[in-house]
Amino acid sequence: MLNVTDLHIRRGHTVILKQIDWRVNRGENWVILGANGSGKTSLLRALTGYFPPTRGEIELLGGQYGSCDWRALREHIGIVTSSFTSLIAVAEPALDTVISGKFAQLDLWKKVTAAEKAAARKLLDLVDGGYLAEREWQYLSQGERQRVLIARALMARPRLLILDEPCAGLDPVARVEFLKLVDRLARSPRAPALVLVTHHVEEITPAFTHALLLRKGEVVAAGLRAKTLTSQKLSQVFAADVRLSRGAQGLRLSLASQQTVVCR
Ligand SMILES: Nc1ncnc2c1ncn2[C@@H]1O[C@H](COP(=O)(O)OP(=O)(O)OP(=O)(O)O)[C@@H](O)[C@H]1O
Repeated sequence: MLNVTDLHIRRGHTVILKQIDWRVNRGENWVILGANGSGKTSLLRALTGYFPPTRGEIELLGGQYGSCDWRALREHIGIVTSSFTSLIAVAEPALDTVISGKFAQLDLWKKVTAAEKAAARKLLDLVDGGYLAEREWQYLSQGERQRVLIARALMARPRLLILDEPCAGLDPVARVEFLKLVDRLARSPRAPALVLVTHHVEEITPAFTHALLLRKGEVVAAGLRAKTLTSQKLSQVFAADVRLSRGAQGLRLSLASQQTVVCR
């Protein structure tokens, strides 16, 4: 689905991404994990065509950046990011926000068909947000906004869905509920491949089969979660002696001194 080869991004003297090799195959869900400033956002921007590479290649669904219409390719990528939240009209009902995802536009002005409305309602139901259809954006809680944004991204039937730190700002219960939703989504028929960007191992639910670990713009490890999510590799990622434990509650990271790591 996605093939990133020898990707370098440099601006002036600053090396932002260096020699990134990353391949996402159908049926895989990836987490991108890295400390602040490790290059996660830059990589996402490169994937969506907003950060032209200095060197290397990005191939998405058989089309290659630079040699085909990248805007058409980008339509296959859905993205849920908090940077949208300030761009949505405050009085827009959630249903319209979802429908606008079909047209990759932020302010819905087009006449909407009954079929589009029905599809948007179905997606709101899928994210447990059916009750939000008529509610204005300005009144939605952070957790509700994230769910509406997922439904919005799904409206365009993306092949790849990027969740960029979707749990930032969620309370612990809302976070657990949101992660359950992501897991459910991953198992739904014709689900897009998921890419979760996070600093927190607790957010890596069983749906995520693979991990890409970044540090200072370079790949520390990429591959199956069992091989990449290890104490040794995560110590490299966070430049600290950390221990990864696996329990009934999922993954947990702590400093070797037993203090829980707070990354942000
Ligand atoms: N256009 C640019 N010019 C110069 N430096 C840049 C540019 N864009 C990003 N950087 C730098 O590249 C590094 C990686 O930034 P990026 O935002 O990708 O990190 P990140 O992993 O997403 O961080 P965070 O977790 O804090 O969001 C940072 O040091 C940043 O200042």
